Amino acid sequence: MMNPVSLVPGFDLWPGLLSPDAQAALVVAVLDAAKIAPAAHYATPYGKAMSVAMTSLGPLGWTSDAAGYRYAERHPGTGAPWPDMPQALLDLWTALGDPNVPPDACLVNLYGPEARMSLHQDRDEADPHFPVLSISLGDTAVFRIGGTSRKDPTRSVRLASGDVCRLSGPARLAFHGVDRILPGSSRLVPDGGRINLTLRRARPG
Ligand SMILES: O=C(O)CCC(=O)C(=O)O
Ligand SMILES: [Fe+2]
Repeated sequence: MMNPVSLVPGFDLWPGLLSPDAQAALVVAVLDAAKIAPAAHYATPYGKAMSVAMTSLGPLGWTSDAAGYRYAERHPGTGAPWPDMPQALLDLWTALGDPNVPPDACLVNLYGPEARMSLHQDRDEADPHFPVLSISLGDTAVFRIGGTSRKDPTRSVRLASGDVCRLSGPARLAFHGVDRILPGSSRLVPDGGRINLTLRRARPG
């Protein structure tokens, strides 16, 4: 495994870690899963629909509605369990996430040309000792990462297809978001756009 670029302490980036074949296989797996577990623009607790369409893989899926953010065992629309996580994702977590405790949630974020994600912390997981591993597929994202206070200075970094990054340790609760994507920067996703996968451990290990 090559050494990551550490942009801020605890935020590590492996540019181009996934081969083109591995990227293509993940896109197929995700788009197949989305046929069973359709992606939706969840409502925030404040009542606004998110511009990113989301679904999940694995035992738990992250969802949001008027009642708040949470992890759920079933798709909010179909009531069915979430599709399984592909083995390649479990293997990546073993290598870069935690070798002993498997991930129990993979959030799938689907970005169209106008989608963005405002600055936030990932804090719906029980134990922030576990990292969040993020995989970028398709169009490049202009990603922003700051510190653990919303007022901390931020840095902008482009996440391209095949890049893997990790929020752990001092950056596990860092504010981050996606300012915009660069439409047409990749031809990986058949209908265009960007797919981001985040592997997480939501329940205690
Ligand atoms: O799309 C990304 O790169 C970031 C996604 C993210 O921050 C999240 O799903 O919590
Ligand atoms: Fe996040």
